[in-house]
Amino acid sequence: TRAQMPGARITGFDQDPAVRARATELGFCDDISDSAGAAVIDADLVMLCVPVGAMASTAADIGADLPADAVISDVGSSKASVIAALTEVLPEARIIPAHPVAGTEHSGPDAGFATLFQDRWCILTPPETAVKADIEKVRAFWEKLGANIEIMDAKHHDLVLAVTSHLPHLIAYTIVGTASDLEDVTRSEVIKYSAGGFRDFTRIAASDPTMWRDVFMSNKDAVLEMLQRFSEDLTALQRAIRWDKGDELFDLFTKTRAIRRRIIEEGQDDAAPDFGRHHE
Ligand SMILES: NC(=O)c1ccc[n+]([C@@H]2O[C@H](COP(=O)([O-])OP(=O)(O)OC[C@H]3O[C@@H](n4cnc5c(N)ncnc54)[C@H](O)[C@@H]3O)[C@@H](O)[C@H]2O)c1
Ligand SMILES: O=C(O)C(=O)C[C@]1(C(=O)O)C=C[C@@H](O)C=C1
Repeated sequence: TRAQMPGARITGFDQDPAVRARATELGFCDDISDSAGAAVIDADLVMLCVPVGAMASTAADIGADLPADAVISDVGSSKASVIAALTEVLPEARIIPAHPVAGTEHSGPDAGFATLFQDRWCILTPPETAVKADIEKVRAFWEKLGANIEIMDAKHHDLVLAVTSHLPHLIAYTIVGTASDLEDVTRSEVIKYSAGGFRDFTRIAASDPTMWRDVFMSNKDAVLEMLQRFSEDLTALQRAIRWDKGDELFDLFTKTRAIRRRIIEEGQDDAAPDFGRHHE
């Protein structure tokens, strides 16, 4: 934020003193406050960057000090439950939720980098009552960081992200969990012979446990809906293997390869995993 918005005055707060100290060392903010309330006292724009399950308590912590004309936004990975929580705790606030669809399996102050949001989507899910000027304020913030903006209904966001982000994480957590449940001798072989495919899953499965617990708890309905469809498709694949229907597998794999090619062509290939790998 500092590089792209040199004129902005940035005040930060985190409940963890070690995070505050590291953010100070890295020069992220002009000031780091020692309470959430003090951090927002004369803010134009407040960004809540905590696990989605902590949005309500964080909003409560700033409620008394939030200026009436401040816009309050967040970066949570699910949106309907965050809107509900923020609206309940801060009924008078000008709430414009956002989700920058960019990140890595790393978290904490050292995981950030200046180009993280460059050419990535940032989805805004303003409530129906939102004022246009407030939406534009949040849009301008993310555009300065290089993001492309999409405006979406929160429920729709949650359904789309359930399949593009949340389910892939659940699958990665499962497969790495299954491998680690195998008996000891096999487990050491899993690590020793870990080939590309499994390795890619372990990157995703190394993501922050608190963040992802909260994502699944908060986006329960959409995730369960997508999981149901996924289980049916998996069962169909199981049948194809059992009954030697190689052509069915071939047809599906041909379709999925085309999807990957489209993602690359449209420039949505992920810079983030490379960032992760450099740091392995
Ligand atoms: N990491 C990603 O890839 C990614 C991408 C897009 C959005 N998000 C969302 O951004 C938010 C922050 O994720 P992050 O990756 O920056 O995590 P992070 O761990 O780097 O930062 C979260 C901070 O919240 C603080 N925190 C944790 N529990 C808290 C609580 N109960 N009350 C108050 N503060 C608490 C922690 O001290 C931590 O410093 C989450 O809502 C996540 O869903 C993450
Ligand atoms: O690439 C990764 O490591 C990510 O998990 C990033 C990712 C994603 O699923 O694409 C994770 C959660 C977010 O809310 C946004 C981005």
